[in-house]
Amino acid sequence: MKVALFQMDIEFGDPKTNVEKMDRQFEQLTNMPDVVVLPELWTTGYDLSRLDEIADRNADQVFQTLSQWAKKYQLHIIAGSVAKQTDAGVTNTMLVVDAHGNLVKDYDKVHLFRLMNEEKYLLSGNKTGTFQLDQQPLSGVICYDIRFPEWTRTQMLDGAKVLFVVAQWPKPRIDHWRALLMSRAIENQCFVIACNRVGSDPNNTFGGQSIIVNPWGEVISEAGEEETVLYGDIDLSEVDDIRKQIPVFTDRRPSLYK
Ligand SMILES: NC(=O)CCC(=O)C(=O)O
Repeated sequence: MKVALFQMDIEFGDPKTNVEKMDRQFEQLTNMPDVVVLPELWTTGYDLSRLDEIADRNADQVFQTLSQWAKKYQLHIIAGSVAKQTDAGVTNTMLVVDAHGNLVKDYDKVHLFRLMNEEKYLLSGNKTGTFQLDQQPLSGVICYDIRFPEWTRTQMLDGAKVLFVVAQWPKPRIDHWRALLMSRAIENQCFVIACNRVGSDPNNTFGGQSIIVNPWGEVISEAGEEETVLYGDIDLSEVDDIRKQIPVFTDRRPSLYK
């Protein structure tokens, strides 16, 4: 599975500009990947107080655009997340679109991040992030979700071999980002493919360092703090090999855990 992560800056509160920019990113792709990964809230940024104006109703418009890109470039898109306006309120929602342009998954961020006021403006989700692409069991979570190992483990117990992470993770805590992602890969013996943004908004500077980690905890590729496309090629059979070598899933003692 060849993957490409679009580590990019995001224009604060300006979906039109961000969609145009993303269009250029797709046009400039080389080495055509099977899967492209985008960052968290890439259409709006964290302009949460204006979500009533700028969140996409049912994410319909952005889905149509993603579907066209997926078909045009014949690739699957883990479409970061977008602010999705529903009758109940706004969710921070990951969309997964397959190469035929179909919506395969929508996952609403489960753990809202108070340091960035998410709980004041967003509704939290209550469904897991597991899905399939090309018959492969995969899963996705959003940013702060990676601080909850029990949540990623829940998805791995459903059989996922890859954890996709989409984020707007600030630079002052970038060491946590890297350590948490490495830990999620090692403890779950899965690939972790994590796309962060770069640049700044009025409240935060973001750290980049998008990363691809294998199920042994080795870094396959890693970005710096600049806009870039991070490429990687992963072999999912490595997951089965490592899970056989150290049978963590067989050796679990869930009756002892809280
Ligand atoms: N967008 C987010 O969820 C940020 C999470 C974060 O910064 C953290 O430290 O956790």
